[in-house]
Amino acid sequence: MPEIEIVLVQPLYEGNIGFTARAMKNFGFTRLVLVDPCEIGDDAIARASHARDVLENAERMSLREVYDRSDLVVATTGELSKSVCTSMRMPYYRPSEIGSILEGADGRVSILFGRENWGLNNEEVSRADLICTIPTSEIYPILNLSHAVAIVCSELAAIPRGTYRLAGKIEREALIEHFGSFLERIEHPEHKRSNTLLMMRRIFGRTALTTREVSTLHGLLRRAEWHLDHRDTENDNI
Ligand SMILES: C[S@@+](CC[C@H](N)C(=O)[O-])C[C@H]1O[C@@H](n2cnc3c(N)ncnc32)[C@H](O)[C@@H]1O
Repeated sequence: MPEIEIVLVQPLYEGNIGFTARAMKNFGFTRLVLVDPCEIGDDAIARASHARDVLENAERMSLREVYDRSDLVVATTGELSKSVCTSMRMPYYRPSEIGSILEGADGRVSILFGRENWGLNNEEVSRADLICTIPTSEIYPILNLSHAVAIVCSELAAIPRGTYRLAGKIEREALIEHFGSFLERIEHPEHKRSNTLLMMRRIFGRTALTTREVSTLHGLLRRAEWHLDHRDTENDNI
């Protein structure tokens, strides 16, 4: 199973932080990360109940640090924010589908939950590799923060142990760079390159690439490059 951490982005109410810790522990998760949280006091401790340890061991860091150290970032968002996904042309997945994507993978996965008043902003969502939305009733689609955490944790609790190491951010970026130089090499229209690379970045994010797959793709690109070089040399000799 990948190392899954629950990240609360600027939570406003300590009670929700406590309930989140409790819900996490109910499903066997203990890594809680807090990004710029409200003050945490007795209310959070009371609501965490027997998950006080999760609360006390919570790490505090910036969202940037979360993105930097994670192999895969999942942003959660409610029904109202689906329009954001549509405008960014990013598909969204149910928690069970996220579970299937992560099946057999190993690595650090961060699941982001947004602020109680306005969730995650567009930039925070678009930087994530995957977007997760919990199917809810149209008459009131937005869940309480800790309830959303509980549902996601319940779906992810059962995924089998990982055997395939997820490619980390640095490895995926190196692959994107390789594709970038390849696009140049094959004279892919310059004005289309950044959009093509953005599309690839999103595909690579949502397929949860493994390190092995990354090295295979590098290998294929190198082979194609070799053939292009070879063809150029042959043409020079004609
Ligand atoms: C109270 S909600 C924020 C409400 C905000 N107006 C919005 O539309 O996202 C707090 C957080 O709970 C999570 N959440 C709430 N409902 C959700 C749903 N149906 N699917 C996925 N996450 C949900 C999201 O992380 C959200 O940022």
